[in-house]
Amino acid sequence: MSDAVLETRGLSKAFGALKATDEVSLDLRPGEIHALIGPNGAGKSTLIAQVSGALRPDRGSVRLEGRDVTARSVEARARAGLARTFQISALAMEDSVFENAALGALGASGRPWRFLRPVARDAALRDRAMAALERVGLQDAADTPVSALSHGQRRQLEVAVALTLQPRAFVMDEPMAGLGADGSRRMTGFLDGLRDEAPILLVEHDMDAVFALADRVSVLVSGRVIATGTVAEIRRDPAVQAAYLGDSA
Ligand SMILES: Nc1ncnc2c1ncn2[C@@H]1O[C@H](COP(=O)(O)OP(=O)(O)OP(=O)(O)O)[C@@H](O)[C@H]1O
Repeated sequence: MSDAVLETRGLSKAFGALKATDEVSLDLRPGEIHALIGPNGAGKSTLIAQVSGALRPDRGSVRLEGRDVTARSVEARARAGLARTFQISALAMEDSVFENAALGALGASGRPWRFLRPVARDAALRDRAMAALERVGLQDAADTPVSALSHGQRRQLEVAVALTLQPRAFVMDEPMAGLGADGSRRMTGFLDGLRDEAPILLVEHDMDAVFALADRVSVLVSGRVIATGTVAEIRRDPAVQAAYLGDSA
């Protein structure tokens, strides 16, 4: 039996005649960062949407810790330990940093969202939210409204919200987007340490970050995985060079 934490088999999704993902099989192993790269329109977002449960595949399956979750909703997968961070912020801007983290903790508890107020009195949930904020270095900003955070801090908070789920696997959609060089370096350092907590399936356009972080890379072109391997293997793969990275890789 596979020891993969997260596994896709034959995931396929067509939009009309366009095969956005075509028989995609990949796995995420304990302790690793597995980067998914590919040119614009390759199908990365479509694949991530199927993994997280936002989009139903035409064919294929998703397994989390050996359990088939293909028919489960985004929320059910999150409760089962699949934490996704988004390319576009899903934070509640007017709420505080703590309230956003607490909402994540509440979601993980499986209790209805309308019970936010009691969260502040629920020591276990509060501790979980604060621990996640400390983990990303935002504990001093707990009372700050999200709208007052820098872009980089919002990215950190998104990871904290994901952490409150006590995830078994992370799925991250472009965590470096818009961070600038310094922010990217900081986030790279942070993700580097996070892989021990839970493995990360990482969609990222920032190749410096991918090459610095990835234990393995899968290259998606026109909906198909054309190669999976270490950074060194991917860089010298002729098909990858031809299709995506070019001579500069
Ligand atoms: N809802 C949709 N309806 C029709 N076509 C879609 C839909 N979503 C995606 N596509 C098409 O599927 C293909 C894959 O798109 P997708 O967004 O998954 O690629 P991507 O690799 O994430 O691209 P990018 O790097 O630009 O974000 C593209 O040709 C896109 O136009």
